[in-house]
This record gives sequence, structure tokens and C-alpha cells, in this order.
Amino acid sequence: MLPLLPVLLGFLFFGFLWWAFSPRGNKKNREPLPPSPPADPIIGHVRVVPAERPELTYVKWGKEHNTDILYLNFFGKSTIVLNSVQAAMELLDRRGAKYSDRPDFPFMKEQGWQRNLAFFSSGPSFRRHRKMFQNAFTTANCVPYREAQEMEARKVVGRILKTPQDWQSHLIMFGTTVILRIAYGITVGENDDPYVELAKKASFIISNAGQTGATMVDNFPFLRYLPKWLSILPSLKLAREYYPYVRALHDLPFAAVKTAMSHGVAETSFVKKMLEEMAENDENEKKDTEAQINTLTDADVNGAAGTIYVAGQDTSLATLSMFVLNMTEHPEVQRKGWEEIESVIGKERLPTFADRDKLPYVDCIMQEVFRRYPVVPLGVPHKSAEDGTYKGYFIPKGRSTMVANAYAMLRDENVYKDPGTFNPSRYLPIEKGGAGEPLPIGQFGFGRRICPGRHLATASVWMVMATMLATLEISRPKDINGNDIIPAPTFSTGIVSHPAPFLSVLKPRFENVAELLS
Ligand code: HEM
Repeated sequence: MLPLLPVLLGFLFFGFLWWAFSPRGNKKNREPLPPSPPADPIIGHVRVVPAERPELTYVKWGKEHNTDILYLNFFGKSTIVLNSVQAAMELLDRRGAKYSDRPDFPFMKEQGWQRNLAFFSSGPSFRRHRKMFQNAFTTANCVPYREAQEMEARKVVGRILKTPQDWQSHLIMFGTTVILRIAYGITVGENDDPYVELAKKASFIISNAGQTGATMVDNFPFLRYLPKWLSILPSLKLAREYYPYVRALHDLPFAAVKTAMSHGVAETSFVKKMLEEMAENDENEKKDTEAQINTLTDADVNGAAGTIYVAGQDTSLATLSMFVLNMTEHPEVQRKGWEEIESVIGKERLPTFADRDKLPYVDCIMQEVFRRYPVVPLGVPHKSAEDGTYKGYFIPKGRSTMVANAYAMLRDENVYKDPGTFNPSRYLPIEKGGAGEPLPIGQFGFGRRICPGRHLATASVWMVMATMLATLEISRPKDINGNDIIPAPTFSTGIVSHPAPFLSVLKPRFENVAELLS
């Protein structure tokens, strides 16, 4: 016979786990939780959500349950998935005060990204950093960075002309160089430049340490406090190994700007602008307590510049890789883009930002690149600060993570005809032969957390796309029988999604391209 006490304790223990990790609707008002696919006891949906591209499964579940809001449970933590622009606008935008917090990201902090706006919970640091970013990167305040964007875009095409087979590395180089220039005013040399080396190390740890917010350390934060010799998880070991590089990426260029400023030779940059503003405001703010809370410190500017790198480098690179992929798949679109550029600008000079309004089709190409394969398909999670309801469903506070499924929104068949097809004309007005469909919404997130770098990012991406369309022909390679090899794209899973390496042939569109670039 089984001993009674251990059996009883076992029952109690599992009963407690069941109770603690089970989802509950709002008992008081009898509102149910949003529709939810079947889950396991205690662990919830951990086993049923695929590790690869979960956004596709969320779309499927949304259709099966005929809903634009889903409820998932991971070890008792609620996740609310929003599959439509309507749901995201209602909750994350209009009711943004409730749904703009962030869950904790202990694993990013372990890697060295401490003072980072993207990972701040609501509070004074969030407000200070958000204000700093919003002011620094309005459309008007992005204008001083245009020269750097134009120059770096031309450099990337120049590098592609020299070694076209390395086009992917050259795009990586662009992502890094343009951000280092904007954040610190640093013009880097070629691949072996020490700043580029540091930036590569920082990028490596972000893309190889697991899915942001969903790693073991994020789920079990106590793991962070294990001593170094007990870093049993490979990802934790990797994070600790790369920590000094991430910190150096923050500290070395920051110190270089300060030195350059003290000698009066610093180039235009975000850090320079912020340090100058700090010096101006210093005296007034000493007297005022409210102002002191809002006062920026060196540590704030240092963290914010690192944030520009982590938030802007990989996203811009992934978007440009998606552009090359779409152009390889659709030579006819590429040709139309080039024809527009040729008719407006000719072949004697390269596009500049002043041409943008006169190139509506090129703009549509960029919008379609943002839409078809969104590079941040599940956004960055928000957190609910209060209980709420949507379409009669209960959204529990505190432990609920809100995930805006940008992929579902940008592929919504109710909004876009044949959403899987790459068709830039869909945005043109009907009277101009287009379909008058709305520009994409969701690729830059929502509400109070919407990407503050979106104007800067759009400008960088537009400039590279326009320069590449004006100068390069992007085509499919041929197989041994002379037939086109059409890419069969697959994509990485992570906060930023990249296309897996694919073959594409890039060559100058006409004879004097190299001269134009020089
Ligand atoms: C094509 C390039 C980019 C894409 C697709 C992109 C997309 C996003 C998305 C989806 C979010 C999450 C928004 C939310 O939580 O609702 C975000 C946040 C953020 N992005 Fe971007 N981004 C890009 C480039 C940039 C650049 C160049 C910067 C640098 C200035 C930047 C700075 C940030 C920051 C600081 C946040 C966090 C905002 C917060 O938590 O309040 N991003 N971005």
C-alpha cells in the first residue's frame, strides 16, 4: 500500500501548480478569456507553439477560431496575441495608457543593454528616454543625417560593384556604418575597423542568444544570479562572454565623441547634439526638482546611443535584404522602379532626398518591402498594466504580455488583395491604375511604444533602395541549363527576421555607374 502522507502532499503540490498556472477569466463580470487553442496542464501552450515562425501559427489559429485576439499561456504567464490592425489600434494605441508597459527583459540586461529604451518599464527613465528619442528623430530632426545616409548608400553600391558576390556583407556593413555615423558621427573604414569589429560582436550576441523575452533567463530570472563558474546554460555563458564587447560598444565611441567635442572637431551626431543640449540645460535644472528627474545624464546618452545601434542596425539590414529578395523575385517591378528614376532624374546623377516626392512608385516599392515580409513580425511585447476587455473578452493585468502580430496585419486578406503577392501598385490611387489599398501599418509597432526611429529608418532604407535601383540590375542566377534559379525564401525566427541566404546577381545597370558613385 502507498504511504498516505507523500501521496497527499503530491496531490497538494500538483494541485497548487495547476491552480497557479491555470488561466482564469474575470470571475466577477463573467467575461471569458479570448479564444485559445488546446493547451497542456501547467505548462500551457509551451509545447504547441512552434519554435519556428510562430506568427504563421497565430494566423492559422485566428482563422480557426474566427477571432483577431488569442489567449496563450506559458507556464502561467498570459500572452494576448493581436492579429488585426483594428485590435492593435484599439488596445495599444487608443487605450495606450493601459498597454504600453514592457515585460522585464533580464536576459538583454545580462548582455549589457541596461539603459535601453526598448526594455524600460514605464517610469521616469522610460519617459526621459522616450522624450529624448522622439525629439531627436522627428522628420525635421532627421534632416542633418541625410548627408551621411546618402554617402553611405553610395559607398555600399561602390563596394557591391567591386565584389558583387559579397553583396550581403556589404549590406551588413551599411547597417553598421550608417548607424555609427548617426549615433556618434564616426566614419569607419573598411571591415577590419575596430568599431566595425565591436559592432559585429554586439550583433552576434543579439542574434544568437535566443528569442528576446522568451529565453530561459527571461522565464526564470533567478538564473541571472548564478555565479560565473555556474553558467550552466550555453546562452547565459555566451551572454557573459560578450558582455565586455557590448559595454565597449557603448563606452569607446561615446568617449571618442567627448574627446572630439573638447577639441571642437566632433561631427554631427546624436551624442553630440544630446551632450550640447545637456550643457545648455544644466544650470536651469539644478534649481528645479521636477526638472532634475527629467535631467539627462552621461549614462542616459551613453545608453541611448547604444539603443540606436541595437534597434536600428539589424532592422535596417533585414529590410534591405528583403528588398534584394523581392527584386530578385520580381524583375518587372525593379525595371518599373528604374524607369521611373530614369525618367525623373536621368542617368547623369544619383537620386537624392530632394527627388523622393517625384518618385511615387519607388516609394510604393519600399512600402511593399515593409509589408510583404515584415522584419519584426511579432513586434516587441507590451505589457498590460490594468485589467481590461476587448470584444467582451477579459485581458488580465500585470502578467499579460501583448503581442502585436504584424505579420497577420500586413497579410490581412480583408485589407490587401492577394497579400502574399509583391505588388507595389496596390498603393497607387485607382485613377492612376492602382488598387488604392492602405499603406502598411504595424511594421513599426503601436501607440506609446511605436518605433521612434521610424522616420530615420525609412530615410536610410529609401536612400539605399533608390540608389540601388538607379545603378544596379538585380537578377536571378541561372542553373546549368540556363534556366533562372528562383529563390525559395525561408526566414529566421527571432525578434528580427532575416531571409536565409539566397542567390542573386547584382551588376551595374549601365556603363558609367562607377563614375557616378565616385
Ligand atoms: C526598418 C527599420 C526598423 C524597424 C522595422 C523597426 C521596428 C520597430 C518595432 C516593431 C518596435 C516595437 C514597437 C512597439 O513596441 O510597439 C521598435 C521599437 C524601437 N525602435 Fe525601431 N525599427 C526600425 C529602426 C529603428 C531605428 C533606426 C532606430 C533608432 C533610432 C529605432 C529605435 C527604436 C527604439 C528606441 C524602440 C523602442 C521604443 C520603446 O520601447 O518605447 N528603430 N522598432
